[in-house]
Amino acid sequence: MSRSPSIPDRPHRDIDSDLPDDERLEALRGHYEDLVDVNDQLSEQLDDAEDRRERLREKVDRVERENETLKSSSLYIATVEDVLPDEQVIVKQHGNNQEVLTDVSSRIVDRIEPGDRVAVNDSFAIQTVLDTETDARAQSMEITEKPAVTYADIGGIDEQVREVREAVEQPLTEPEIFNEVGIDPPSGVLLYGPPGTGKTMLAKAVANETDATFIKMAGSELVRKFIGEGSRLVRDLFEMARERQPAIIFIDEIDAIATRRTESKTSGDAEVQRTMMQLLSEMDGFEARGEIRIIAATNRFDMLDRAILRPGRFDRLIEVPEPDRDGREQILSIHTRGMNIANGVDFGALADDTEGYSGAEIESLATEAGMFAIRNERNEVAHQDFADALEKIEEDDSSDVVSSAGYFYQ
Ligand SMILES: Nc1ncnc2c1ncn2[C@@H]1O[C@H](COP(=O)(O)OP(=O)(O)OP(=O)(O)O)[C@@H](O)[C@H]1O
Repeated sequence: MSRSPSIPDRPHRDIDSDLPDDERLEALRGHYEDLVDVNDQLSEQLDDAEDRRERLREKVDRVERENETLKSSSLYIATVEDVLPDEQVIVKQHGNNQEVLTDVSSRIVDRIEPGDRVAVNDSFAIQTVLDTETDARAQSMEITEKPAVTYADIGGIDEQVREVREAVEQPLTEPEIFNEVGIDPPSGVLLYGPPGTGKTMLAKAVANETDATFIKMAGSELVRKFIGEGSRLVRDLFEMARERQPAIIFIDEIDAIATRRTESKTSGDAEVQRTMMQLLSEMDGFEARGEIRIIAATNRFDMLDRAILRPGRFDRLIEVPEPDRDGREQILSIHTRGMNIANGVDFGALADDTEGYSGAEIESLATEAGMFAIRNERNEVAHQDFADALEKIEEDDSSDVVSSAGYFYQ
């Protein structure tokens, strides 16, 4: 915080009236110069104070405007269609596609152009221009033409791989089988289980196998601040999939938008609810035998709203558990495939020692073992490196238990 400058002392001189005229004149001149000096200092301080006041006034104005925006109830998202003369614009509200002609303040009019996304209040007055950072569409989807993951990269969950292939891959590669038998394939597949067990890998591997575009969105991305934005993102997601089909839509952390309804009726909850309804209606609307498959994943199966599990929605549930001993051994060999492993590394023993480890944790174990080899200036990774890595991981995690305790997936 800047301190106020100190006020100069008032100049003071005792001038003896008995002094000869020329000396008195000299003394008065000196006093006059002191006064001019102090006067200059005071005017400078006054100028500074005025500047500061101006800046503070601007700040207060800004804060008041922001406060006003926050106080006015929820904001809606709209796109600017046209900017007209006389500070008027046409905006189209997301959600209902209503087009409105609205006045806009001069503060905002210079900052907008057609195509911009804006937040409007109940009376359609533009409150904020959403910058590209707020423009979630660009950043919230991860799109991969053909992910590099294959089924051979996934260990310990063969049964789950088989189920996913049947529920997602076959409808894409052999749709005629479903036509012949006369049944619809599952609409959506829900993978549930603790973190780091290969759910995302499974979805990517199907996309790889079927030459489908992989489009991932995290449920947390769909929980948006502005009304209409979450449902718009859901629409964008399906639109993107239609443009790029065949496509696999993967919604991670689906629990973020599909948690069981609570008693509270805040506008935030209502918005999450709307986003979920949009997802369900998109799912209801798409062709079950078409070229778009949808997979969702969660670590919190217990919290899910059962509405999303009804037939025609996520009607194939696949649990992806932590790997068992053989699974851990398989995952270890997968993640050490590219490593220079010394003779004598006992994967069986390591699998015994890693009870409760997820696939992701086994992957870190292999990397950590490699780090020990480098630290010891070897280019071969020995069993002792794995043992040291295990010890380090156990130490690091001693406060934060490695097992899935605390994750409720059933
Ligand atoms: N079964 C597995 N086989 C081989 N590697 C695995 C397996 N499970 C996890 N991994 C490794 O862990 C990483 C993370 O796995 P993935 O992202 O698929 O987990 P997830 O189940 O989707 O986790 P989350 O629930 O946290 O999103 C993978 O990139 C892979 O290297």
